[in-house]
Amino acid sequence: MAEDAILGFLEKQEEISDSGKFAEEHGFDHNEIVNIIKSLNGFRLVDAQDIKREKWVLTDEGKLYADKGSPEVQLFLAIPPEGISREDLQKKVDSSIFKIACNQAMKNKWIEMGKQVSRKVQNVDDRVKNLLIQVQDGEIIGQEDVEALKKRKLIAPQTWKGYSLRKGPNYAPKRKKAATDFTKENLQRGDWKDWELKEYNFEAKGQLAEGGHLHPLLKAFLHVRNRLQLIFLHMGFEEMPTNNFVESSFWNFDALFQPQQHPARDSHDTFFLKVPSTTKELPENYVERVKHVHERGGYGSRGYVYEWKREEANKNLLRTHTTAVSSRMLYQLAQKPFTPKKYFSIDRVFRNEAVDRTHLAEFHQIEGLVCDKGLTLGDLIGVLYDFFSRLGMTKLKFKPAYNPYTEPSMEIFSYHEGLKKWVEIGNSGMFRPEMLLPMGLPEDAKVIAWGLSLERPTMILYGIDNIRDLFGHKVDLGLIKKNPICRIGI
Ligand SMILES: N[C@@H](Cc1ccccc1)C(=O)O
Repeated sequence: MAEDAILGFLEKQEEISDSGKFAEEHGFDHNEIVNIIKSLNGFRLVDAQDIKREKWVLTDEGKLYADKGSPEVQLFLAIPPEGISREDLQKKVDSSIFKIACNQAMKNKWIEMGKQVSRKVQNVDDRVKNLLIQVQDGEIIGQEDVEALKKRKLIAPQTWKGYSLRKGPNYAPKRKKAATDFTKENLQRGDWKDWELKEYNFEAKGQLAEGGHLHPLLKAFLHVRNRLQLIFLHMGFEEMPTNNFVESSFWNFDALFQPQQHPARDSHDTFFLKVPSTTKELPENYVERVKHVHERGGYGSRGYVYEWKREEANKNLLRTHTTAVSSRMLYQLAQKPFTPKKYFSIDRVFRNEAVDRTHLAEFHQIEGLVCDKGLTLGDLIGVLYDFFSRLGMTKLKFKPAYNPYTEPSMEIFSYHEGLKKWVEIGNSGMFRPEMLLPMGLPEDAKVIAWGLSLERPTMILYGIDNIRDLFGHKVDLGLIKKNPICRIGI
């Protein structure tokens, strides 16, 4: 073993003056010796000093001529004693060396060139080839020859690095392998007492962590979500608890004055649960008031005039909007003496929709609401301007829309400077008295609210045109690792 050979050598001799020669004499590979020396030096078993030597090595062209002969000799040998036409000679010699071969052979006065090429001497010596072989074998050649070969770019200098070695302060003829592991058995046996322990290397770089990358959408999601949370908090909103994906139809639809025959309540649009298929409890008095307002109205409303079914309200589903959480929160608020509130939420919702480039069956909704006495549509528009301008969207347009639970309702559009067009960014409205009054809120309490998806602005901001590239089972996992860090300018 090379390590034992080095330490053994130093036991008898004071110095190894050249690791290159040492390797050669003892039949070791020098690269291997270098690593051992570095380690021995690190543990101070030896004291190593750098040595450098300039040596000449063959270039690729030089290697070729060392093997096949110099171009000028190749050319010379191709000329028959009686001479040859230039054209025919050109056919016999490799075109890549023809020019240099002619130049060198002429310079050496070996040949004569006119239309006809002929030999001027009978024999030639391939000195160049011989010199190259000498260099290859590590022999020393004369300075003039070195210059000539260098000029022809057949050899190049190379710095050779090695070491000279002496005993170091921790020298021992044999290295004890420093222990890195410590087991219960070692402790019990006490064999560790004779051990040398490997020092802790605080400089060592840990292994590169593979995997565990954040998904681009998740990065965007976390980034946008954090920014939105901050915006809402700065505006004095409290976050609603949205940690229940499963909701009853009652809170998702009925409490929001959404009639039971509404198409959104069809299984084509909503995921209903098989197990547990129904909710266990609902506030009975309130349920009665909701049933009444659906069937016969009240509070100045005619209602929908149909037979409201409790079984329909009991059906469990995956919530289709976070407004389900808003309805729970407003109901709770109505059970206490009135206090104005500002609530928000950002979480996942589910819709049984055909999946396409811009739609998935699950996405995230951002929702904000303000509950106070005497609020008007003007307050809603004002809050929307305040909210969206904090996202960098200052140009807004509103279009009348319809929601079963809001009146008036407005779709929100923002002018996108990059796309140079108006894009729909959300939906909003004032919750209907048919929704708020059965809850028990005072008559003059009004609620303004708005909702938007998180995916839509994220896709626009990230320039993503197919949401399935980002979310769901078709995601390319490579994308997760390769995706550059990006920041959203909001
Ligand atoms: N719930 C609505 C958004 C909305 C929230 C609040 C008021 C009006 C509309 C939707 O899913 O699109």
